[in-house]
Amino acid sequence: MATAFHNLSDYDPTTVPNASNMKFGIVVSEWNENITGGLLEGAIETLKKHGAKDENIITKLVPGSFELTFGASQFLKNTDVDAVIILGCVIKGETPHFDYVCAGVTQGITDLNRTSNKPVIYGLLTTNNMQQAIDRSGGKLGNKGDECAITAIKMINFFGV
Ligand SMILES: Nc1c(NC[C@H](O)[C@H](O)[C@H](O)CO)[nH]c(=O)[nH]c1=O
Ligand SMILES: CC(=O)[C@@H](O)COP(=O)(O)O
Repeated sequence: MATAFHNLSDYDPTTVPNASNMKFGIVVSEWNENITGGLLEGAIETLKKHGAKDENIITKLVPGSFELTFGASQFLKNTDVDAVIILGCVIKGETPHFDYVCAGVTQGITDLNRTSNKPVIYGLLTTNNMQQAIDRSGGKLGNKGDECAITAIKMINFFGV
């Protein structure tokens, strides 16, 4: 279902478990920080809304979305987080570079989910233009960061990781 028909921040809060005993790693890209900052704010606010403690939300920056896989991998190898959320925004330019960055991150995060026993949540915006990114990072179509926070909480609860 397209985001236009399902706001990214719409969910039934009664279906979301308490996150007070959960620990989260968030990797966020500096590229398009006007967008990724909004994604991060939404994710943290939503995690805390459902009980997550400040000290249990660890955030790390990476320069660009292509580095998100490495950041997530480091969380998985070196920390005791229960889930990792990656947040980035790739906006199409004049060359095929967009396709390669998006495909690389998607494959990298998919591989981590396949090989790790902790979920890595896919918070990558891949948009045609800046307005589409604005709309999905706290704008009229909601906030992808909110969606990722809820997904992380549910995955930890569903699989008891
Ligand atoms: N054009 C965008 C990039 N490009 C940078 C890459 O992600 C990467 O950091 C670089 O290729 C060095 O490895 N990154 C974004 O996050 N968003 C873009 O729109
Ligand atoms: C996703 C990108 O790297 C892209 O924004 C770069 O822009 P361009 O393809 O015009 O070099």
